[in-house]
Amino acid sequence: MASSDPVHVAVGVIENADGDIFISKRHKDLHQGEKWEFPGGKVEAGETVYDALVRELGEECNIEVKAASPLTVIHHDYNDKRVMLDVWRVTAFSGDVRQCEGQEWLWVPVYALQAYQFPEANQAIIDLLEKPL
Ligand SMILES: Nc1nc2c([nH]c(=O)n2[C@@H]2O[C@H](COP(=O)(O)OP(=O)(O)OP(=O)(O)O)[C@@H](O)[C@H]2O)c(=O)[nH]1
Ligand SMILES: [Mg+2]
Repeated sequence: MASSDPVHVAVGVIENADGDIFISKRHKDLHQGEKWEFPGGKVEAGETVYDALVRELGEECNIEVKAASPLTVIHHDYNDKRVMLDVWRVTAFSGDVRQCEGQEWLWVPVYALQAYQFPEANQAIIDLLEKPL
């Protein structure tokens, strides 16, 4: 892939009734392995970002997204890879959230997110979540 083509990624911020956020730990063999992440994955050819969000959150955390609103878009260069994170806040879903792919997972209050190690690009997401709405 040309260095000018960032990987487009749909990322979901899922909140439970207590206001805690769902995070899971990336497999050690993956890019940015062993860091915590918000669920999501690459937007495939012919898919909208919203389609990708619904598909990835279905596959990774067992929910059917019913509604979501765009939170932010983050461009980041990891040197070995450039990403464009399209971050959405999931506002309605059905199903019980859990991690379906064997990754460690947790619900974390927003104020505690800083204590977990995320990929560098995620700092901007955490900063936004910490701001009052
Ligand atoms: N899902 C997810 N990916 C993130 C986050 N932050 C971040 O930099 N990324 C980067 O976005 C890229 C794509 O994510 P991914 O590995 O989940 O993609 P995917 O589910 O389609 O996996 P695969 O195609 O490798 O099986 C990775 O390079 C990853 O490091 C995040 O919070 N969540
Ligand atoms: Mg993924």
